[in-house]
Amino acid sequence: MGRALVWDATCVDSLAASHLPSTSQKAAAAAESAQMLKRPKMFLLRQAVSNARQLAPSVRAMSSKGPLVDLTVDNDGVAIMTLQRPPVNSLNLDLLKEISKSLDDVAKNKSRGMILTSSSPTVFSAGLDIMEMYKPDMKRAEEFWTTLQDVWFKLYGSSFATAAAINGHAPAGGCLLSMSCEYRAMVGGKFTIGLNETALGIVAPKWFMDTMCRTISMRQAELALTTAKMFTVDEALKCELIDEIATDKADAINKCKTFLKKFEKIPPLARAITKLKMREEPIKNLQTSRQADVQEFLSFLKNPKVQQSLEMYIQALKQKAAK
Ligand SMILES: CC/C=C\C/C=C\C/C=C\C/C=C/C(=O)SCCNC(=O)CCNC(=O)[C@H](O)C(C)(C)COP(=O)(O)OP(=O)(O)OC[C@H]1O[C@@H](n2cnc3c(N)ncnc32)[C@H](O)[C@@H]1OP(=O)(O)O
Repeated sequence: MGRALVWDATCVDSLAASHLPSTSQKAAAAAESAQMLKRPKMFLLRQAVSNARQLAPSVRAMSSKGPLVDLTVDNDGVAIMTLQRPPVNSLNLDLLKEISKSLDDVAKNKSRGMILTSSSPTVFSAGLDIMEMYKPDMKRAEEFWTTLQDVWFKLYGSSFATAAAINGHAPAGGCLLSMSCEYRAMVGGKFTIGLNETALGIVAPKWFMDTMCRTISMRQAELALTTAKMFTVDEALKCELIDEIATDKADAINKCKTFLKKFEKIPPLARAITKLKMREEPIKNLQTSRQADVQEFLSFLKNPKVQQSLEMYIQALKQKAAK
């Protein structure tokens, strides 16, 4: 059977004034940037093709069990992605790679939606693994940051619907993962959630900030980011950082499922394009500044003051854990 092919070629003028700064730093930078800019268009094309093949009814069984991420599909066709890197699901390179691959699997599988949760009874995710940033090997640090960017692109810009069942603390990168989903149900109790980077002497990247500004009000986000605010569950609900409070993990997952069910009667293509258009701006911003963002991260890591702050933070964490 013949298959329709769509050709979409782009020729970049790598010596154009707008490309010169990046081209002079890195070979093929202009082509790379053109490729990134084309992604949203390609996404829409892929969606259109999927729709033509009547995307919704063909949910395949999926079960992928890496050591760090468990991915299963329940009877309703909802993918449940469970982070399982004890003790606190800190996001190191290996875990990020598995999340990235699992997101690809969910996209391929055409699930009804995906729920992100954790196997820990008290921690959703402790955020980025600080040990990846403390006295790092620069090559690995670059791969680490690029993989984190990939995870955000795939989660924040996913065509499938997403919800987070936050069953424990969600600081920094943990908060980012949950905010990248479309809906959040958090288990009530003593847990906290927020972007606390300034407390570590580091600055949340712009795309972390953008994600927060699109979840809570700009005013609340500025206050929270500058003061490293960790919200209690009640505070998080009040400022709409989360959508619902759950009694336990099962309840959080049920609440996420109820959210995903809302899309049963909505044509998937219309839903996906609407989501992408709403999220287009921060995605494009990072696509265009992706290399600069990596370089900024690496130069942050080389800064002795940042290393000193990280060292003190690690010591404080270890002292607390030892008590
Ligand atoms: C400008 C643009 C470009 C670049 C900017 C540059 C830099 C910005 C870069 C990145 C942004 C950063 C994002 C982040 O996500 S940073 C991580 C922030 N996370 C935290 O602050 C959380 C710290 N952890 C906790 O608060 C608690 O552990 C937690 C509440 C999650 C759980 O408490 P619990 O009592 O259950 O466990 P603990 O006893 O505290 O911990 C057990 C064990 O785990 C270790 N641990 C905890 N968190 C981390 C972590 N994030 N990374 C690595 N290790 C972690 C902790 O030390 C204990 O270890 P051990 O003593 O060996 O048992």
